[in-house]
Amino acid sequence: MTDAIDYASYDRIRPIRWTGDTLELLDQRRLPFATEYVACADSDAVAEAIHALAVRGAPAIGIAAAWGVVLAGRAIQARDATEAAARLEPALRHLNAARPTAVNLAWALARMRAALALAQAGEGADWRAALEAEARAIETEDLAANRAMGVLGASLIEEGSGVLTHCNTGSLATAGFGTALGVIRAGVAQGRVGRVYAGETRPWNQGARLTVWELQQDGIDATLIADAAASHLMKGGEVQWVVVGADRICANGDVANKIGTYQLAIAARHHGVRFMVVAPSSTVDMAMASGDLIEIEERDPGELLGVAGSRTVAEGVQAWNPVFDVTPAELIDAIVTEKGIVERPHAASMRSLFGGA
Ligand SMILES: CSC[C@@H](O)[C@@H](O)C(=O)COP(=O)(O)O
Repeated sequence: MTDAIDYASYDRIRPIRWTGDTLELLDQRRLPFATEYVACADSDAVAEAIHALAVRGAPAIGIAAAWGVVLAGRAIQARDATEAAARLEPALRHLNAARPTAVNLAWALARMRAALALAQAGEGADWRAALEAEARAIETEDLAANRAMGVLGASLIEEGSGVLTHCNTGSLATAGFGTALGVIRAGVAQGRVGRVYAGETRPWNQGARLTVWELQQDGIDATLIADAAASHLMKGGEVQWVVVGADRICANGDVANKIGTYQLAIAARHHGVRFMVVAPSSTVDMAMASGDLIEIEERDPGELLGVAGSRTVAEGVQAWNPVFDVTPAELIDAIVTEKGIVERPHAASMRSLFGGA
């Protein structure tokens, strides 16, 4: 077993590129068969790209939104940062409304507001430069957090273990390396992870279209399973850990993540498989007391009624399409963040790592 990770070798996939005057987003609706970037010239285009899932994954939508504010700043005239803050507010709200569940979006926008407030305090400060520096910092810090979490999370995994992951939590969903997929990358590099399974993640197929493609780019063998095969896989003893990301982690340790996560946690507990949630501290929302309060995004039922644009369900059938669920804290063995690990999370242990009342 080795501890060294060659991070540069995981840098192939860049979902978010700032060119200096345009934001380019790797269009995740087209992957894995087309590698095309959507060019966003204004903040409305960024909001639309977030809403339409051209860019997706909690940290990535926060980073994209931050660059959206930079673009909004270029489109307005303002004498100073105070006037800019007022004029930018509609764009900030529009970006925030693009998706409701991942707290990273609101968190990144709050950081952009705070950067403007700091520029207000500094006489003659260049507020546009301050916004750009903040967006860059949000992106850089996310990459550093992922690398730190990768090694921390992997340290919990015994040599040669099998892991099952859900959705896509890799470079595509972050500034790079990934959260749960970062743990898997680090775990494979260190010999801790011997087998990787990825669930399809119906209906949008983030696992089938994105995760196994990402791992293939790194030469990491992964086996795709139907979501419905997870319990059967666990029963056979093939996996020792389920490792997933998060869109919002509450003060009591409840976790919102991609629909299907909750049933994986239930199945894992039943089979004695451990359950790890990996997310940067930007995903922790200590102002939200419990998972019952989280707004769960519901998307177009049409996502369930067909595959790749072809209808597979009889006309007239209704569908319900919530795209996140909440896993209660008692089903979680470890929450891994760049600030440290909370084992068997509950309100007091969350408070001791993340503060709050
Ligand atoms: C590091 S990504 C963590 C989560 O955002 C991820 O697991 C997830 O649920 C993504 O949902 P998506 O709807 O694809 O944006």
